[in-house]
Amino acid sequence: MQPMVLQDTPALAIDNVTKTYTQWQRSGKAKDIIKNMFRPDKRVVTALDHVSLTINPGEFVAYAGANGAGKSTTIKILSGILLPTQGRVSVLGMDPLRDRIPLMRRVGILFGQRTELWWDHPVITSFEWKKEVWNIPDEIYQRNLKMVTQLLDLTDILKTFARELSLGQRMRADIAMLLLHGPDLIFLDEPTLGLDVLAKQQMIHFLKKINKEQKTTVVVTSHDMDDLEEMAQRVVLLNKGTIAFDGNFDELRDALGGFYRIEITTSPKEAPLSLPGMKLLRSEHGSHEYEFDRKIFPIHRVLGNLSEFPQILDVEIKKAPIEDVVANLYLSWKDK
Ligand SMILES: Nc1ncnc2c1ncn2[C@@H]1O[C@H](COP(=O)(O)OP(=O)(O)OP(=O)(O)O)[C@@H](O)[C@H]1O
Repeated sequence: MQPMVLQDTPALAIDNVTKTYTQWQRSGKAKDIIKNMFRPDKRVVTALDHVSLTINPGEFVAYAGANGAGKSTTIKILSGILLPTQGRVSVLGMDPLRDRIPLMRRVGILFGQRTELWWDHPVITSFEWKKEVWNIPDEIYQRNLKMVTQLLDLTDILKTFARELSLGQRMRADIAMLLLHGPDLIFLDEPTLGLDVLAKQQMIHFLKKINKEQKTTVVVTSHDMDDLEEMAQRVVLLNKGTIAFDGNFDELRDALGGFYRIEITTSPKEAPLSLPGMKLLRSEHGSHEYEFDRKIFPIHRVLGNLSEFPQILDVEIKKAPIEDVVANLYLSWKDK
């Protein structure tokens, strides 16, 4: 029997989840060979530490964090590959372990750079294989195939062997395959990794489109914060297995001091200006970049100060790049 899913059921709910792993430690020394075999040291790693999180249907969420923060562990628990040590999870109102098969019919998962495509067959063969094995009704399959072929620009590669595709083409084909059964929720692990600028833009555009038009809930992990900011409305940042931030990207900037950048142009021979409350980041050929905290120095005050410098030819104010904001954040967490 299909589990019943209520209308207002969260797309996913993680309730106080902890996951620990046991790691066996073996030294590389020859004298420890016997000890390594029979009595290696044991270390318990807490990958997730009392994590609670709710994501509603239709949200596009970036799930980010430094290496080892616990992102993949979360996705593995949500997809029923791993059991939490403690706590409960529910995905589309179902238990990922107990309801694994019905759940997989409504969810799509793309794990890192791993491919689901048959290597020695044309892409379309993998798609048709999925249709048969998953028993996807012909009407749904044809509709989704048409949609992904068009939006992901697949016409030229459907008949090509998967092993002959470039990385960008393969990623497009993998994402297309993921969507053939029309999932309500997709987990994507690093979907833009290794893609060139154009392929990245296409991928981001596509994911935003299916989120908006098909109302697909999307959860993406990536180390590229710029990409995540372009895609997602909400960012959840993990630090050492706990949720350190949950909000939008502007709130994330504000949480760290509301940093903005200002680029001032003068004639090339002009020295950088001495501006109160501004940190000079670089100065070359009459272009001077400063950083300021708009919580301490509101933008109107900054602009007011600039009016005293007639040598200024042009001014541009922009938000600090989210990559830099998050790098500073990771650095501050490391020191704790
Ligand atoms: N199968 C495993 N056995 C033992 N320890 C594990 C296992 N998988 C992950 N860990 C540990 O759990 C912690 C979290 O790992 P996880 O892979 O979830 O992090 P991540 O945020 O996905 O990292 P990355 O960005 O590097 O992929 C790490 O300390 C890692 O060493």
